[in-house]
Amino acid sequence: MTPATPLLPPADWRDFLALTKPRVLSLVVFTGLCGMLAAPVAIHPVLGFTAILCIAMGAGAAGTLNQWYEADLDAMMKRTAGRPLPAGRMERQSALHFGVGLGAFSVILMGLALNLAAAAILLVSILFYVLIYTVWLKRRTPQNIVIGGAAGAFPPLIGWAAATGQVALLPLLMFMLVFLWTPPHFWALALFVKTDYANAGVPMLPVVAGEKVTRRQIGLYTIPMAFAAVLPWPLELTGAIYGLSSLALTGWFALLALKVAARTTGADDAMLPEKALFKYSILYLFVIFAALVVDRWMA
Ligand code: HEM
Ligand SMILES: CC(C)=CCC/C(C)=C/CC/C(C)=C/COP(=O)(O)OP(=O)(O)O
Repeated sequence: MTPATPLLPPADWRDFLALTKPRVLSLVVFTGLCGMLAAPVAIHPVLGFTAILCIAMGAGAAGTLNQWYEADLDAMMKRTAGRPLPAGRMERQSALHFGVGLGAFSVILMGLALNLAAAAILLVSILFYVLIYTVWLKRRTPQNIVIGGAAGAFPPLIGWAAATGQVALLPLLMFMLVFLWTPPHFWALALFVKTDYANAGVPMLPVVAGEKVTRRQIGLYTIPMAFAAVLPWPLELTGAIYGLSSLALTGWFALLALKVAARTTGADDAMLPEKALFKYSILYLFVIFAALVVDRWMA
């Protein structure tokens, strides 16, 4: 008979917070907030706050269920081995209950306090990240983040839908921007943490197809991403504040991406341009979404 595994003491609140991936969540929630503020309808502040809370809880639940499912993978990578589950600071059951409870609560609250459209898109994004990306694609194909990345692109649509009850062309372009931004964002990072993914057997593009292909793909995805970013101005969905900001911000993104795409590296390369592109990708999304809101509010 195998001895029963001793139960761990109750986890600290900080471990529950870590399950929600709070740093990634900050940008996910910000894009949701901007989607809501860019909508042509003024939402009551209490309802607006509730909607943002629901997006945060839904995304946190998705991050939690992702970590519940892939604790084995996380244990194999330096970057993730210290998370609450692989580090053995929490029972798997606690993470599962927390994730399912928080996710269900976020969708129900969104449906009751806001509207069904916003609740439905929130539910789709949670299921997309957990089932399509984490369970189905991540361990199977190097296209995992291209398709699965759609999950992280939904928040602007959710924010807009929370305010208006509908979707429209502008939030769809915001969705496309985040969707097409995700591959360069992630592959820039994957180039410099390649060995981590290789050790864990995750088929990320640089591991499976090599550096050269990954660099080319970063360059290729940047082209439609740039179109999605600047299109709202010529379509007269925004004014010049957003138009000029998006041109400048996206121009800089394209330059960094081009630099990464054109490079070949040796064994002891410090990967500085790749690190710069990854860091800038995060700043880029924060600032371009902020510019969109400023533009719509000044109009
Ligand atoms: C499938 C798509 C994506 C993948 C695979 C991915 C992967 C990663 C990874 C591995 C990191 C490294 C650091 C960490 O673990 O915190 C990271 C950082 C980050 N990602 Fe992504 N990401 C994706 C999509 C997104 C989306 C949609 C957003 C927000 C809109 C986002 C926002 C961020 C932010 C803000 C950071 C920096 C976190 C920090 O400072 O530690 N990511 N991403
Ligand atoms: C509104 C809503 C429900 C959004 C949820 C989508 C969400 C949290 C998107 C962010 C994507 C993300 C953190 C990918 C990390 O990939 P990974 O899980 O492979 O990273 P890891 O190796 O750090 O675990």
